[in-house]
Amino acid sequence: MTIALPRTAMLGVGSMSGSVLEGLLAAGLDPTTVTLTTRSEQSAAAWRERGLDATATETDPDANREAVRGAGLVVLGVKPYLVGEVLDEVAASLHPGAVVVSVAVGTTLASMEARVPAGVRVVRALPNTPIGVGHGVTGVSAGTTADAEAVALASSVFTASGQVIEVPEAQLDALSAVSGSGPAYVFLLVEQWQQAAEALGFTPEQAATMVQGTIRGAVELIAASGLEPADLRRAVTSPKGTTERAVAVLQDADLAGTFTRASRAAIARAEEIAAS
Ligand SMILES: NC(=O)C1=CN([C@@H]2O[C@H](COP(=O)(O)OP(=O)(O)OC[C@H]3O[C@@H](n4cnc5c(N)ncnc54)[C@H](O)[C@@H]3O)[C@@H](O)[C@H]2O)C=CC1
Ligand SMILES: O=C(O)[C@@H]1CCC=N1
Repeated sequence: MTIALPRTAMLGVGSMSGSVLEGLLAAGLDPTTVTLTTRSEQSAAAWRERGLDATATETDPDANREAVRGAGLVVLGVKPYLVGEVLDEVAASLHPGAVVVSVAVGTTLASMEARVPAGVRVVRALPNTPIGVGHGVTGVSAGTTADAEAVALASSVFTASGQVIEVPEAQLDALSAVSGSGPAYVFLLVEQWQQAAEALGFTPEQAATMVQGTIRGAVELIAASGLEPADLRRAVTSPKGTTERAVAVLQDADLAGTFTRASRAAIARAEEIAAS
């Protein structure tokens, strides 16, 4: 699949929107479509080496304003506390009718809409970093003035390298607590499970092969078989066999309850950020 976008400004290309950009480039986006900014000159130089038009705000205070001039699509990838400041900085330079997409958690559509000129359409998106390798999951919520065309354009940034779920803004913090933060939960699981394998006497390389290969294989099996995870689990769990004993220990840990508490903690933090 090849993606085409209008002239696009990406402001604050760090970990998250860097992954979005990687996904777009892997999906065949013409790199000359994008003008991007970072704070540090070192990061901007690294993108320039790859043929992108990148400027740093630490060396060019006008970098963000210059980037949005004439852009039909503006993607904000800065930290939540900087979204308002960056929008205030670029508001007068935004192209009328531009679509502004923020990937920040806890920064409401209302707070962004209040800062942009009439006619500029705002969309929130909550992607996750696997988008950089073509396997993102992104939640999208439309602002009050974002029409179907704006939502389709914003969504196309994320469907280029993953799946998009459109939800009302009221559900976006919860979506972020599942799939936005989710890669961190999986990486933690990998870390801890590999430690456990090493404690059984395996080398770090052997532990990584066993754990990461098993996770990849199991996820592929869910997709390829079309079966429910519980059915696939039962197929591994021989009655009176070894897995049964191990699964009983894991079920004692109340994983569902733990995930619910973890998600609620992330949602509470998103609400704190929104209120700050
Ligand atoms: N990291 C993740 O997995 C996810 C992050 N997000 C959201 O993405 C946003 C960014 O998070 P990360 O990428 O993790 O942070 P980050 O710190 O890696 O990226 C932020 C980027 O903004 C740049 N920046 C700072 N001030 C700037 C300015 N005034 N103008 C232009 N660029 C500026 C920084 O140089 C950096 O490159 C946050 O709002 C976060 O809520 C959303 C979903 C997942
Ligand atoms: O940790 C954070 O605040 C961001 C939002 C979701 C994933 N990372």
